[in-house]
Amino acid sequence: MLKVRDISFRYGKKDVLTDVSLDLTTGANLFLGRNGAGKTTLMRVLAGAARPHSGEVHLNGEPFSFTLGSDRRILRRVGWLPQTFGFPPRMKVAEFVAYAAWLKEVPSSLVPERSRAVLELVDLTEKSRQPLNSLSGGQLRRAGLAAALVADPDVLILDEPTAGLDPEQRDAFHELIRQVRQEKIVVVATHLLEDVEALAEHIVVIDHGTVRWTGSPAELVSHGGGESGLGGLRNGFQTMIGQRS
Ligand SMILES: Nc1ncnc2c1ncn2[C@@H]1O[C@H](COP(=O)(O)OP(=O)(O)OP(=O)(O)O)[C@@H](O)[C@H]1O
Repeated sequence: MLKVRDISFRYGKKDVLTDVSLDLTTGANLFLGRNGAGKTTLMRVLAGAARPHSGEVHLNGEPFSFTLGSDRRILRRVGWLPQTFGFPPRMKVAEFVAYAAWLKEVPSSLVPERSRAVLELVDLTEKSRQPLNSLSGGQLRRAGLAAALVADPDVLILDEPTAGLDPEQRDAFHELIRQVRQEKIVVVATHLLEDVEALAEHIVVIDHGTVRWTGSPAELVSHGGGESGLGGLRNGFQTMIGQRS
């Protein structure tokens, strides 16, 4: 269980997250919100990349430490695929994944097998000796997913993982996420209702830096005024952010 308690965060004087509290469990947890709602900022907090001004996060009872130089072992249990990530362009796919394993302090004897397994999972085995800058956008995203998974994290954080992908690549990504959500706390930020329909087990509606609503897809649809499917999800979401009565 990932427990988030009273997290607040601001950039300068601008409040971006205000008293966010959540319990996230095994399965796919979708953060749904408009542009600028605060999804990425909350994910950066959960990945240990941004230090909140107040509040706490616990994974299975152990508190996160956000202070650099302190014991951040617990954060190795978190894998993160940001919206965009930097990489040395000539680095080969397998080297990139092995480097991520090294950063997460995976014992070196386990790195070849773990790297092989995650590259197989994301279907990049044949590209493992290719430089990263030779990959398509979807392949690069899959390499990032392999890097996020190589230390076998308990929590997997994916920030808009399907943005910019064509429908076929999006379907492939959904399938991958469906595989890993069975045993991990998977957190996916999106504003695409297609992602919600394909993946969501738990939905967290975020607006103006606060949690507006949490529940299942069926519950969100039930707030959608009778429509089913994507239309029901859209109407339910609009109700939750006050755009529809
Ligand atoms: N580095 C920064 N400095 C100042 N303000 C920022 C910074 N990063 C984000 N913000 C602001 O914080 C707010 C929340 O941004 P955030 O990226 O967390 O939202 P989001 O829900 O992920 O949006 P999107 O769907 O567009 O990615 C926005 O108003 C944004 O302009």
